[in-house]
Amino acid sequence: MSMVKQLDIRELLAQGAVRAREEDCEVLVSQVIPVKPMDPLAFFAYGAEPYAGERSFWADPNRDRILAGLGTAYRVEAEAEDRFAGVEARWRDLLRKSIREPHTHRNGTGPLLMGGFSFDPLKPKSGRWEEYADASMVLPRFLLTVAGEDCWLTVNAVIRPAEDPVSLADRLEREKQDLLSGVPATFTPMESPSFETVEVDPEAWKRSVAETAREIREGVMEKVVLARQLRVEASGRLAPASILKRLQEQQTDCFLFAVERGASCFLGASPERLVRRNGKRFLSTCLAGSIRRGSSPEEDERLGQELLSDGKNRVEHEVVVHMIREAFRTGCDAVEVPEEPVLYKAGYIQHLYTPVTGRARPGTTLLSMVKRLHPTPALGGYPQEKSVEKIREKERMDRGWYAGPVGWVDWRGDGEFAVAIRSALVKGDQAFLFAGCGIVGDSDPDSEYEEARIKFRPILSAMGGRDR
Ligand SMILES: C=C(O[C@@H]1C=C(C(=O)O)C=C[C@H]1O)C(=O)O
Ligand SMILES: [Mg+2]
Repeated sequence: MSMVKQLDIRELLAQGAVRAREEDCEVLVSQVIPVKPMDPLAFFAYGAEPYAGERSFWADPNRDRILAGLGTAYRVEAEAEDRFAGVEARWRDLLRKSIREPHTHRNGTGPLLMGGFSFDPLKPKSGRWEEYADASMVLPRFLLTVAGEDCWLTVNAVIRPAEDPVSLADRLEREKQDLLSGVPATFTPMESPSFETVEVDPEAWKRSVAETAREIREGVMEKVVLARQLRVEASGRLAPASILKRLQEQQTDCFLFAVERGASCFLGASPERLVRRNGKRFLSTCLAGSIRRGSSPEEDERLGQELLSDGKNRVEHEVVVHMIREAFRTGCDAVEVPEEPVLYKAGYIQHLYTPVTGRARPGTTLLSMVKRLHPTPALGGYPQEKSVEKIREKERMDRGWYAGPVGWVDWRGDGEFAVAIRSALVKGDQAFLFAGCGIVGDSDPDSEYEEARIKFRPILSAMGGRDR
């Protein structure tokens, strides 16, 4: 890693080009500059045409850090089963030959990959998800990082041995100036088109819930999460930035994410963290067990208490805590888990919530923890392999990236992945929505159906749908 001070992108690219030629390799060049306050959604929306199909968005639940990526400086994809280690190895390899300016900078700035992973690489891929590889992470050409009042723009390029650094620098300068002067101060969402929802055979889904609950009572496994889908047919184009804007306003305690590939955009507002790494500290959250929100504070409180003391929901939750605790123990020391869950309240639904923390052992990386954890029994089931096989066999659809890990990892190895639930795959005037429920021995098909209906509400409402 070269130590360079106060150089502009031209000089950095010139250095990169020399090194690329000398060592006959690709060299990552990355520069972080402080910029005036910018609205990350305005930035994302502005990129709709110049960076069509190459946009990424991320916000954590506190909105402490918001990332918006445009364009692609480098893409890491993998289809195989060792996709987590594969991405990690290629990322580390690229970072080894890099020139960064400034050399040290704030978390969430500088070179970082944004993207995610499919739920199950062994499920045959349907056409709908063809633009989403089983692992696909992008180093954005331009990354806007917003942390409170502070804003930075990272410009990334990967220069190849034969590449001319001067014309690349000219292009990057031009694009950068265009973004800095062209992105409006705020983003105004487009009016949502009207739409119809189409459901695929609800009775068949309920039957598979009943059948699965019976198998669980017979001891075949402990828990399986079964998902169903809803198709949205709109009267006009569904605009990802406008949907994100409404999710941002309406789903205040959730992660926001968007991953655009080609003509599709996969986006959502997930309440569920898979894992976060900050230095040596790892954090995961167990989120499973659900009940609706009340229409008055009293009713809401009563429902919350009912959830906390409900046997079926406690079983659903405990299976998740057990698995995440064990996964943490294989990669971390000082693993801490509270004895009892608390309530996590989102817009339309409340869940049982237990945080799990630990300290990294040497060699435990963020993606190695993603690999250990995914899928947790909050999305898959328990035991892991058996439940994923059941899902493969019983769900008559391809989950694609639904319920997969989505997030970012930076040059230090810090980052965060959420579980891509409460999400939709948006394609022009169509969207595909997914929602799943943790099935245990006591599950009742009608109540699970109702629970999934509530889980569709945030994303439907952000699309401008009538409140269902
Ligand atoms: C699978 C989903 O949600 C998961 C299932 C839950 C449950 O069954 O109680 C609760 C939270 C999530 O872990 C989804 O929203 O699609
Ligand atoms: Mg449930």
